[in-house]
Amino acid sequence: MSNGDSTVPLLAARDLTKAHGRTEALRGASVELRAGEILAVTGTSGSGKSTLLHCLAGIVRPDAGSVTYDGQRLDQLPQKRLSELRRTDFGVVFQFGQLVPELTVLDNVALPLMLAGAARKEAQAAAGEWLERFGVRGQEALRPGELSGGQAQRTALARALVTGPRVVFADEPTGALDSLATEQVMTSLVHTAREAGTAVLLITHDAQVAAYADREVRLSDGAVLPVGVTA
Ligand SMILES: Nc1ncnc2c1ncn2[C@@H]1O[C@H](COP(=O)(O)OP(=O)(O)OP(=O)(O)O)[C@@H](O)[C@H]1O
Repeated sequence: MSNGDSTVPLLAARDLTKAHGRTEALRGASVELRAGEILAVTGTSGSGKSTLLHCLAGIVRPDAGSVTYDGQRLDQLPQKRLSELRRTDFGVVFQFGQLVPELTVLDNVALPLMLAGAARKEAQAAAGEWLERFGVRGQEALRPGELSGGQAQRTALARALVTGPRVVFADEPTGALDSLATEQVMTSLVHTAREAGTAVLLITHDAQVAAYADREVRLSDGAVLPVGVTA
């Protein structure tokens, strides 16, 4: 099923609740992401941002509420279909890129394509193009440990986008970077996502980063605050 109507959300969470033990991380959170939209989710530490991202990306199942992606209930999909859909439609980037330390930069980016069945040469060629788009040139043969923080995050973004996902989930992708590297990473991400028509759900506590988004929603105590309320 495809979702060409930009007024219908591509991804929607309704009334999500999720507890970690006795901590209620989400208490009725609702949020919508439209195709191609860049949405920032902000909020203080512990407000439930990462838990919301994990529920939306199908990494964890909510205790109650629904997650609808492209017309289907993500929270009710059997695990195998969910894993497959995550591989084809979603890309994820975390605060510390989480690249595979033993692989070269090129192979880190080629890996998702090879896991999807592409031949190594083909995957590496595509990976090289994505690294170039993200301005990581001449570093292909290095290991992640030899990169700067900004280069590592741009490599992680290339890896998240190489399969052509419809949604990229980025959890504090610049959280470990200084302000110049943050600007470079965000500029690359926004430019590339716009070009590819990829929607981005961006978690951040940094106003400099949120300013790159089309829209911002703010979480407080596990729920999204109404527009205009800043608690
Ligand atoms: N795996 C877990 N086990 C126990 N408690 C957890 C777990 N994950 C999150 N929590 C708790 O749930 C609440 C929400 O956490 P979450 O990480 O979603 O918030 P956050 O807004 O992303 O915070 P931060 O900005 O500090 O990363 C917090 O009180 C946190 O301590």
